[in-house]
Amino acid sequence: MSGEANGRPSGKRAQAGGKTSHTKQSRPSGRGGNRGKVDPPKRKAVTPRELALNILVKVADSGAYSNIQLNRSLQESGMSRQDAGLATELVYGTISRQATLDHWLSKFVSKGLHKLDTWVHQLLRLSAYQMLFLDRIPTHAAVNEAVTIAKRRGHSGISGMVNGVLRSIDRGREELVLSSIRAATPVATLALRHSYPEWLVERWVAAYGLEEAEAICASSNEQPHASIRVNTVLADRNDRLRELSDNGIHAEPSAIAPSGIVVTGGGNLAETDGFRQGLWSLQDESSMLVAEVVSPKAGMKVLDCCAAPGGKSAHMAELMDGKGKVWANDLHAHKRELIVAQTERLKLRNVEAVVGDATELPERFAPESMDAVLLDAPCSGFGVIRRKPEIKWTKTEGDISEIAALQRQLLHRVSGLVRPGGTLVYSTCTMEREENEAQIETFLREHPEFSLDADWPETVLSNLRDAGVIGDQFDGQLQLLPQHFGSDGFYIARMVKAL
Ligand SMILES: C[S@@+](CC[C@H](N)C(=O)[O-])C[C@H]1O[C@@H](n2cnc3c(N)ncnc32)[C@H](O)[C@@H]1O
Repeated sequence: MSGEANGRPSGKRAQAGGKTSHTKQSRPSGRGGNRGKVDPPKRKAVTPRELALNILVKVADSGAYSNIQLNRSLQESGMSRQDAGLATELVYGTISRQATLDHWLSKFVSKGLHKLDTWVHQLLRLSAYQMLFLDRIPTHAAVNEAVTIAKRRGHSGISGMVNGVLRSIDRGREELVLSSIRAATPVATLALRHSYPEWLVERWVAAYGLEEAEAICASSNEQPHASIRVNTVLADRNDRLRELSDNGIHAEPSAIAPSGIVVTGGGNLAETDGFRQGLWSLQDESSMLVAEVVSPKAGMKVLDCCAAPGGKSAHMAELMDGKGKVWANDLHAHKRELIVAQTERLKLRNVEAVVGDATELPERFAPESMDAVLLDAPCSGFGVIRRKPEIKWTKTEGDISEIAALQRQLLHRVSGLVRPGGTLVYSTCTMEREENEAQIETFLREHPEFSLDADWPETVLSNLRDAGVIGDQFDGQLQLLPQHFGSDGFYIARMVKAL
């Protein structure tokens, strides 16, 4: 996964029983017609809650991706920025918190949640989410609109039931707090409190211990912050920082990525001149570290094996000052367009987008012909749960083993393309040891010509040291957890091939 930042509103999500949300109450967009004229009947503007409900039902029924559905629906709706912010918060928050919400809802739905129609179940979750996790949404607003929607979609029995359940939740809210949730085991308690499948929490506890696992869970429920990567071929980070501030946008240099800027309150950053002119790209800060760790130099030959949508290929081409060559390969032909669009926007002429299975790259390129090879592998993606919360519920343990087997094959195949003395960087946006440290351990055992390389750029190492994320024992591999910097969970290993 790319770790590209999306346009979600920034800020912390509230915790039930300790609210800190910044979300404001929404109003229907209220676009009226011209009175006096006979206009064709207009479609009633969709409200943020209706839009959110439609998306939740689609995600639940057909496994649609929430971020893709949301972007599409928001574009079609023409909603105000504030309403779009609310709809976005409702979709991501409701999906993310669904296990906790169901735990509480099940106390009040006597016939059992599993017997409800999908839309009724999602409507209850959506409404309970507003009541128990968001500030500034008055209970009557959440309940009244839920009842109105239920009346429109169902019969009076359903709207009465929705009303009754939500009123009970309101009356019982003192007890519906995360800290009072207790289950049979510490893992089960964490899973229910933070709303994750138990098997996943169990893996994190085994890998990182109870405390770190809880921090992963809590931090992955937060809203991601927006960050941009300055295109250093065309622009300077300090100039961009000044320009953003002059436009009233809060902007700070990234604490980890040398060309990154963390932006708050910038609206849809993809709809700005700076983006269109290629002065910067939207990218998560952890994801920005990957190309920095490859550290390609002008004139080098670099292969990005799994490249779409092209964020890291473009970043490497920028670090090479547009000189040398980056081959950006991806399995899917339709994704080639994304890479091309990105490099054209950034005015980078040293990237060639190619299509193919990375396991077949040794048939396309000569052995040992690359100065650097990046394998930003397909992975389970748990480092980006904040951007795609449904993966909590759709991924299985079997998926992890399956993807780890593919990663192992990919690593083996592409490693032969690295020249002696050249660099191989492997990265994923997940925290699973099986896909990360264990994967690299196996690779190094099977490929003794490679070794881990701790010689990372000092600009990156000093930031990681200052934050206490790495110590004196740094060996060339890094597991960034979402709680470290509030950026995506990422694993990066840099290896060098013996001369
Ligand atoms: C983690 S994403 C890459 C993100 C990209 N590096 C970026 O920063 O924008 C993984 C990519 O691997 C591609 N992929 C999956 N299996 C592949 C294979 N066998 N060969 C090549 N690409 C593959 C997917 O299409 C997906 O675009």
